Order: sequence, then C-alpha cells, then structure tokens
Amino acid sequence: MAQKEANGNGATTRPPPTPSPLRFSKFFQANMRILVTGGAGFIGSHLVDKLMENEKNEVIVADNFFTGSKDNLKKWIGHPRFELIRHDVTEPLLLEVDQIYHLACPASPIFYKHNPVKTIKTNVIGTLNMLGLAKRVGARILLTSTSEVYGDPLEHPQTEAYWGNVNPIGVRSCYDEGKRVAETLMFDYHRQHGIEIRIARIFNTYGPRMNIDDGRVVSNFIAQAIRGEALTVQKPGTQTRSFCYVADMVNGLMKLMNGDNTGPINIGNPGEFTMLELAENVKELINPEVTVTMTENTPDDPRQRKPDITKAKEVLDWEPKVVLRDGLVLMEDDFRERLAVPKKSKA
Ligand SMILES: NC(=O)c1ccc[n+]([C@@H]2O[C@H](COP(=O)([O-])OP(=O)(O)OC[C@H]3O[C@@H](n4cnc5c(N)ncnc54)[C@H](O)[C@@H]3O)[C@@H](O)[C@H]2O)c1
Ligand SMILES: O=c1ccn([C@@H]2O[C@H](COP(=O)(O)OP(=O)(O)O[C@H]3OC[C@@H](O)[C@H](O)[C@H]3O)[C@@H](O)[C@H]2O)c(=O)[nH]1
Repeated sequence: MAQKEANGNGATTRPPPTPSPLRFSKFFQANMRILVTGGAGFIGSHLVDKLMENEKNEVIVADNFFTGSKDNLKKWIGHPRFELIRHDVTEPLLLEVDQIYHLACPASPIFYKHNPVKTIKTNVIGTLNMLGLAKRVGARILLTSTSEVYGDPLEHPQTEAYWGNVNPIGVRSCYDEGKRVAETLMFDYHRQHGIEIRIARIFNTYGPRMNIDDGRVVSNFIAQAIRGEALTVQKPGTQTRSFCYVADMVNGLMKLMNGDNTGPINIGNPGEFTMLELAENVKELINPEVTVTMTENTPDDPRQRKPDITKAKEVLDWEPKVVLRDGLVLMEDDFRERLAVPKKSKA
C-alpha cells in the first residue's frame, strides 16, 4: 500500500511508480542519487554544498548556465560523488536518480523578463520533463515555486491557502503564471501517476553568490554601497518584501524534501521591510556616506509580500534563524571579495 502523503488537498493518490530495482539491491551502495536542476545558480549551489556534506549522497547538477556559473561549483568539480552536466531542462533528460530538486529557472526579474517565452517554456516544458523523469525512475521531485504565485497579494501576510492576485498577461506573467502552471503539473502528476511531489513557495532570498549585477534589490544595494554609488530605490519605496538568508532557505528545502508533506509550503523570513527601510539598513551597515535616489519601477511590481510560515513551523519544524542585519554583513564580505573592494579601516 502506497504511503499516503499528507497534502491537505483531499486528493487520493495512486501508489508511486516502482523505483529502480537498484534501489533495493543488497549490494547497492546506500547512496542517494540526487539531481539538482539549476544547481549552478545562487540557491542551487548552496544546496549542492549542503547535500555533498552527506557522504551517502551522489549529486548531479544539470544547468544551462543562463544565470548560473561553474564558479559557484568549483570546489566540487572532479569530486567522485559529483557530476555537472550542461543541459537545458526544456529538453528531456534521462538519468537514474532517487530525488530531483528542480530549481532551474532564472529568478531575477531582469533575467526572466529578458526572454519571457523561454522563461515560461522553462517553467512548463522544463517541469514536464522533470516530472517525466521522476515518473520513469520513481524519483521524489521538489519544485522551487515562488511567492510570486500570490501576485500583488490582497491578503497579507500570505498563507498557502491564498489563491493569489496575478495578472495573466503582464510582463511578469511568464514567471508568475509559469510557476503556477508548474505547481499544477506537479499536483496532476501526483494525482494521476502517484509521483511523490514536494512544493516550496520560496520568498525573497539573499546571500553570498548572488549575481552582483542581476538587478535584484539586495544585490543592487550592497554592490552600490560598496562602490559608493547612490542606492536606487524604485518608486514608491514603501513597497515591502521579506528577506530570507540562503542558508535558512536551503535547510527548509531539505526538510521539505525529506519530510512527508507535499506542500505547497511557504519558506521565507516573515521579517518585512519597505525598500526605503532596506536602503537605510544597507547605508548604516555598509556605507553611511551613500545617498538614496528614487528611480522608476516596472509594471506589476507587487506592493507587499510577507510569508505566513505557520505551516513550515508545524509541518517541517523549520523557521529562519538569520536576521536581515546579520545576513547583509555576510553578503557584504562576499561582495567585497568578489569586487576586490576591501573594507576601509576605521580612522
Ligand atoms: N532567489 C530568490 O529570491 C527566489 C525566490 C523565489 C523563487 N526562487 C526560485 O528558486 C530557484 C533558484 O533561484 P536562484 O535565486 O538560485 O536563481 P538563479 O538564477 O541564480 O539560478 C537559476 C539556475 O537555473 C539555471 N537555469 C535557468 N534556466 C534553465 C534551463 N532552461 N535549463 C537549465 N538550467 C536553467 C540558471 O543557469 C541558474 O543556474 C528558481 O526556480 C527560482 O524561481 C528564487
Ligand atoms: O535596485 C532596485 C531593485 C529592486 N527594487 C525593488 O525591490 C523590490 C524587490 O525587487 P527584486 O527584483 O529584488 O525581487 P522581486 O521581489 O521582484 O522578485 C524576487 O522575489 C520573488 C522571486 O520569485 C523572484 O525570483 C525574486 O527575484 C521591488 O519592489 C523592486 O521595485 C529597488 O527598489 N531597487
């Protein structure tokens, strides 16, 4: 009898497909073979670091390097338990694996708007290909969905029961609707084929290894402060976000994958800040001499965003540990090293 997964969506699931017979071979090394799509990216490379700490894990990264970099994985290339494949998930992938962390998708709005048709293909066809792989080999699959599925939320803070307020034809729809379709596909494969699914709704995440010029607010402000440039607050400046440090995020993703709840589950830090407050924090912590300048925003920018993480606390026994002011300092050290701009010695 298949272990019924707690998904709270009232769906009766068929038994999961039979996994590879190798899984139960008595001579089979007790290695968990884990595929991380998008593993050369910001969150993915930190996830790989954590997965590789367990000597029972073999990790395969599939990435097309659209926004990721081999540099993020340099310490693992050549390691006997690690493989890196240049692969675009919009093409099928045939691998024998036990778990799939499906992170492949550009996360920065600048990048996901750069080629919106490719972004929605990645979210729809890419997720279909990964679900097809999971079905073929009986793997458990986790999707990194996003708080953007709530759109410009009319409920605040956002719980997983909120269906969202999303523009279906806007410049962000390739990502917002793409991720919503990806979630739909995950649940349809779960109900129709018994696939073991996990869905994380990730809220704004920051930390070392973010692309310095990928246009996201935390990376922009820190790079600007270090370079002595004005902090570019996009109007109205009173819009809010809630920022989760990447190490907390990775811990949450692994708890979700290794637990028995399908999700969707919000993973984020409920600490909510306006962009002006964030700018003031960066100014105070990194460079009090910089100025703040107001710049134009882009269409459909959500006015508020804050996760209700009750479900993550109760179901995953997870909550974030790193507060923004501490996380910003850790990120500053990484950016200073990469920009080769040392801290000024205190006079
Ligand atoms: N960072 C955040 O604040 C945040 C918030 C919500 C959701 N997420 C989600 O988490 C995941 C990782 O985000 P991130 O911040 O690490 O972004 P990122 O852009 O740093 O990483 C994405 C990775 O996916 C790869 N990729 C993109 N398209 C691909 C394709 N078609 N085939 C193969 N690889 C492809 C990129 O090269 C990159 O390595 C994404 O799915 C993103 O939507 C991130
Ligand atoms: O330089 C900047 C950049 C951005 N902003 C503002 O900061 C806020 C956050 O913008 P970001 O581009 O960092 O990120 P967003 O909140 O739009 O998306 C982010 O969270 C949801 C995830 O799914 C996305 O992958 C992630 O990038 C927006 O209100 C934006 O207008 C600035 O004020 N200044």
